[in-house]
Amino acid sequence: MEALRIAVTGAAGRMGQALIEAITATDGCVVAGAIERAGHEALGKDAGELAGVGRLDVQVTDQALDVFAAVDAVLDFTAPAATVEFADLAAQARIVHVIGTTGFTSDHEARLEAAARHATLVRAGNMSLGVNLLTALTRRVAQALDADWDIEIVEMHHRHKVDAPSGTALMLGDAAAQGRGVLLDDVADRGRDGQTGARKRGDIGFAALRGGSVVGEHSAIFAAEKERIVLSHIAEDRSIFARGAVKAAQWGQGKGPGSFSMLDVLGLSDF
Ligand SMILES: NC(=O)C1=CN([C@@H]2O[C@H](COP(=O)(O)OP(=O)(O)OC[C@H]3O[C@@H](n4cnc5c(N)ncnc54)[C@H](OP(=O)(O)O)[C@@H]3O)[C@@H](O)[C@H]2O)C=CC1
Ligand SMILES: O=C(O)C1=N[C@H](C(=O)O)C[C@H](O)C1
Repeated sequence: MEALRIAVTGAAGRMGQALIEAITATDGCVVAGAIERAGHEALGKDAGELAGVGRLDVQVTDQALDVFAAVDAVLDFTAPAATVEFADLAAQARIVHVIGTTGFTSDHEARLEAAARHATLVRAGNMSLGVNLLTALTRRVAQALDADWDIEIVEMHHRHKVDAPSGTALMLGDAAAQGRGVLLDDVADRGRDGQTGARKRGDIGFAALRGGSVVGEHSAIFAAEKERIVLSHIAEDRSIFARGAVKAAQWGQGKGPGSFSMLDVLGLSDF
């Protein structure tokens, strides 16, 4: 059987390098393209050498469409404005576009939905098995408890992260809202400062901490009178996200156009 040809956007980034390493370590998958933006200092370098896995004879390029036309899937952990452009190109090339990027606005979301008419999009704010299981658990716990239990989502990440709350925190908040049968947009409290007044019953609160080199830590806290349930996940290494992304690329082959999540990939949709 022919190897699955996978391209990586943002190849020089923290996740880009982890993705190149994960593809190289997966039987039946090869790195077939590496993309960075025009003018980037990594252009022309070997993608394998950049990621520390040895020479792969794949040069980093800014010619995304040429690369997309020659691969089966693209793994994209970049920035929202870049990802919506890549989704349009993935739609033209009719390939699998695995999106780990976070921080989308509703306009971005609409563009991604449009691209999913022709590309196979697999999107998740967190591609690790552990967090996706935690999401399913959070929904079930929220379903079992009433609004006497206040829900707070707390996350911590490294000092370079540019969006807040994290994509994972929003996944957990959305799962909790689903469990309660409400819309997250109607109950989210995303920033407290100053004279906030007492907590509103039924709100789902978010708090984002930033510092050092923390890969990613998330807790969904259910707090009632005299007791608390804390569901937590700690990411120790970016390889957990990268492995999930490679799995999504494999899963997406032959699925046809549409918008899918890691819960679909991991078979957790009905959990
Ligand atoms: N879903 C998940 O499981 C995970 C998601 N993430 C998300 O992935 C994203 C990236 O995170 P991280 O790797 O830490 O960030 P980095 O900043 O380390 O990497 C992002 C890379 O994308 C590049 N890039 C930006 N715009 C473009 C463009 N137009 N064309 C090509 N490349 C581009 C950046 O280049 P430049 O340096 O020039 O800007 C950089 O190399 C974030 O949104 C983060 O939240 C992260 C981990 C897990
Ligand atoms: O930017 C990161 O680093 C991460 N981003 C994702 C998020 O926004 O939740 C996933 C992970 O927590 C790391």
